[in-house]
Amino acid sequence: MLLEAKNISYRYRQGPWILKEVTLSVGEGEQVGLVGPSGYGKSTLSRILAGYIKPASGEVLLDGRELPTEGHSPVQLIYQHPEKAINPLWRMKDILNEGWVPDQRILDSMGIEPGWLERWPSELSGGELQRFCIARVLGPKTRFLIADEMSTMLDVITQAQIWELMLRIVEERRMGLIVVTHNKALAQNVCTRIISLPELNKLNTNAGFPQNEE
Ligand SMILES: Nc1ncnc2c1ncn2[C@@H]1O[C@H](COP(=O)(O)OP(=O)(O)OP(=O)(O)O)[C@@H](O)[C@H]1O
Repeated sequence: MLLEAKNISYRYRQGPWILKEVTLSVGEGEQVGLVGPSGYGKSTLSRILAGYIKPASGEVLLDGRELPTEGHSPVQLIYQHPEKAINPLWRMKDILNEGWVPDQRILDSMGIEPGWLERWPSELSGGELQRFCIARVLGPKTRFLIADEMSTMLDVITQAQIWELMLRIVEERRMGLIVVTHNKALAQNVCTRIISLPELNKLNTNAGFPQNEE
């Protein structure tokens, strides 16, 4: 399977262009780091790749076809902010089991405590919520995972534990993985290829757009 972004351009309403003719592709079983300074459009591109927002021009293709607009999407995004990705009116067990029912091994490895399942999202910390958001996208229908700064809010031990489990599942199922991060060490440890968004973005050839690396 191949996930492709072809000539993607995007801006928010009438604001400045964020992405100009960005083209990239990720194959199944590939682990790709997407890096670039803050504000250069990594999260925006992630949302476009996952089909959450439509580009102004260009297309996202999965094996040459448009992403399905109904049912469980084969391209799943793990947000930086889990509270934005969940329904606050659902109990955690319903949020967790919406797309598939993760087994106990996964819940244990994620450090999800049984007592949390009956709680509402507002009764958990950001890091605890994020574990649910990760577990719920690891199901068999997911072919590509986009992890947008997904572990930033977790402590170092939990981060290591969650990445280890995620990589194991990604490899077992030959998923494609895109890791958006400012953490170069993480990108180098986890990824087989690193893509620099500013290098892909034709906008950066225009005068006036900031070129500074972090
Ligand atoms: N909903 C929105 N409406 C208007 N502008 C937005 C919106 N979301 C993001 N932007 C702007 O788009 C640009 C790219 O933002 P984006 O979040 O994609 O960058 P990023 O590279 O992921 O940044 P960071 O590394 O800080 O998360 C920024 O200038 C941001 O202010």
